[in-house]
Amino acid sequence: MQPMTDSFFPPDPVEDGPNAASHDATSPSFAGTSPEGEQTHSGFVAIVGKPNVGKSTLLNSFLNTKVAPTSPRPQTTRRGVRGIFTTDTQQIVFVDTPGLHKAKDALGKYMNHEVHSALSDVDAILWVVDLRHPPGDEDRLVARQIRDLPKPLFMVGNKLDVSKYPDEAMKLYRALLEGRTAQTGEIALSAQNQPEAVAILREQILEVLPENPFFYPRGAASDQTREMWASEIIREEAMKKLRDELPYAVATRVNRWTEREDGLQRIEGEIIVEKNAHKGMVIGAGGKQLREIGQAARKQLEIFLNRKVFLGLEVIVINGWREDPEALRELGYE
Ligand SMILES: Nc1nc2c(ncn2[C@@H]2O[C@H](COP(=O)(O)OP(=O)(O)OP(=O)(O)O)[C@@H](O)[C@H]2O)c(=O)[nH]1
Repeated sequence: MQPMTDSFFPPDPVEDGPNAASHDATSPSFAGTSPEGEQTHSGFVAIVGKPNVGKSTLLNSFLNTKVAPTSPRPQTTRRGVRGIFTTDTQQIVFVDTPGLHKAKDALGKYMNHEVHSALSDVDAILWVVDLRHPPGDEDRLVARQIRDLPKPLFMVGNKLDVSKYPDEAMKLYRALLEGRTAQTGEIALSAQNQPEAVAILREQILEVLPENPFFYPRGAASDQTREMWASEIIREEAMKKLRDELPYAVATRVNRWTEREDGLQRIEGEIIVEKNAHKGMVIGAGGKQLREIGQAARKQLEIFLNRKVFLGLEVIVINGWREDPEALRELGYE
């Protein structure tokens, strides 16, 4: 994967301007032609599926950089992160969605709501399934949501590299779409290990884009601010290292980002826990665990920013934040 270019992060959104990037055909957006005068095609494509099937890995692979956090733990994705792929005349705005699941708290409800709102407002859908296993209840839940939507749908059988019976699994997933009449395609691949197959799928998606002006400037790869992006990298590392319920009980936030003259990026972030008792568990004996989370996150930030990074991390408590609408809003889950 490649480091980001300077234009990776979008400029500050301009109300009603091109960077407002609302999915509204009447928004001014960008001229509907390329610099050579050719008609442009662009559209929003939702990546949906149950937790942990590889949606964010697929998004990062489409863009060949790191837009969204990934981890072996289910429910790593919490927001509908957008990742943008642009050619001379085409633009795909991928919307990575949280894994659809049975919500247990206000955060879970917010995550499922992100999936539903993404589905209502896109031009095509990628349904990612895990070919290592036959469909389960959560896959059936997703299939019911998408089967009758009159938009092009691609079923993506993922983790082909580690699947024993991919053809049989594909058949079982296909059966969940029985009765569907709108355009449907399918592909089996490994989002993690087969960039060529991912590029083929991307080509197929480009072919179904409607005529539209671009929604984002050329060169932008994500709709996130750099602070949001960095806080997701920190959360990814926290989720990988923490145990039991704790990965789901943390949120992260970046409060300050300054650049020194020599190029060093000074980033100050917080790991938020929901009880006092969790604070020590995140910090670990002698601060060891927090140090490890910080080191792993800093390494990733340095790779993708291609710059030296100083990362300062603090652990703070916001009591019961997962059930508190105001705290959820404050943490960007709204
Ligand atoms: N072997 C293998 N592992 C994969 C592949 N794609 C993704 N993974 C792994 O599967 C795990 C989950 O991947 P994610 O991309 O975070 O999955 P997700 O669907 O976005 O997960 P949620 O955040 O729960 O919605 C990670 O450990 C990935 O490394 C693949 O093609 N092959």
